Amino acid sequence: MKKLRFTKMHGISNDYVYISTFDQPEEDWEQLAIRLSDRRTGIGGDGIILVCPSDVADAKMRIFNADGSEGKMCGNGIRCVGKFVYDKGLVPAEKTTITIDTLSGIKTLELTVKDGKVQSARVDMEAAILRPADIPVRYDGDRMIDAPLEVDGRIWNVTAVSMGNPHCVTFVDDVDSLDLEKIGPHFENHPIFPERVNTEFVKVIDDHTLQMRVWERGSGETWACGTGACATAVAACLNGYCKKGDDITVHLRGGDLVIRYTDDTVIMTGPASTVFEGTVEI
Ligand SMILES: N[C@@H](CCC[C@H](N)C(=O)O)C(=O)O
Repeated sequence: MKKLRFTKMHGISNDYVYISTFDQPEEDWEQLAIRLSDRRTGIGGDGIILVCPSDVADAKMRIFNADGSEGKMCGNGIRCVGKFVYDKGLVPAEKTTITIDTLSGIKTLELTVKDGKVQSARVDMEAAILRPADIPVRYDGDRMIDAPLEVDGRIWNVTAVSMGNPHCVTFVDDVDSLDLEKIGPHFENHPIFPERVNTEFVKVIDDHTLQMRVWERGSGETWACGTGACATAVAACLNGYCKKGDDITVHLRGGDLVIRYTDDTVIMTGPASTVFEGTVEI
C-alpha cells in the first residue's frame, strides 16, 4: 500500500487537501480528488490541490474539484499554495514575493509573514475576462451584463465574468434564504455555459460591501470562493453598485476577502491557514 503525505489547509473555510509533487510521484489525481475530498470516508475537503515544481515560477498549482474535474484557477487555493511554498522552505525566507504558475497563467503573490509563518496574501489575479467566447458563455453581445436568464423556471439577471475560470454572478435581495442545493446544479449545468459554471448569489450591502454565497462547479456549495469574490466585485462595478479602484469587502460564509478591480487587474487580499498534516494510504 502506498502512502501519500498531505497538508490540510483552508482560505476562509474553502478547504483543500494540499499535496506536494516536489517529492512525491504522479498519481491518478481525478480519482484521488473524489476519494480524499469525501467528508466521511476521506480526509474531507472541497477538492485537492497539487503543489508542483515549475520551470517558470516558484511553484505550479493544479486544482481538482471534489467531483474529480480539474479547474484552471483557485483564488483561495493560490494564497494557501503561497503559504505552503514559503512555510515548507521551498523559497528562501527573505522571499515574500512569490510566483505561482496555474492553468490560467502565472500569478504574483505578496505574502504577509509573522513569526516566520505566512498569515495572508495579496494576489494579483490579472485582468477580468468579459468577452463571452473567452469565459465561455454562449451569448451574442460583446459583454453579458445584467442579462435575463431563465434558470429552474425563474428569470435571474446575470453577469458573466472569467477570472481564469467561469463565473455567473446574480444580484438578489436575500442570499440566506436561497436553496442552493436545489438551484445551484441548474446554474452549473445550464446549456449557455459549455464548460459548466461557478455561480455567485450576491446581496449588495453598500457601495463597498457585498454578501455572497457560491455554488462551485464540481464541488457544490462551498463556504468561500476567491475567484468568485473577484468576479462578484467586478460584476458589482459593471452593474453600478460599487466603484472601480475602491476596496470592496466581500462577506462569504467562511470569512471576508477584500477585492480591488481596475481595468488592468483584480487584486485579492485574504488569509491562508494550515489545519493539520498527515499521511494517507492510497
Ligand atoms: N474555490 C475556488 C475555485 C475552485 C475551482 C472552481 N470550482 C472551478 O471549477 O472553476 C476559488 O477559491 O477560486
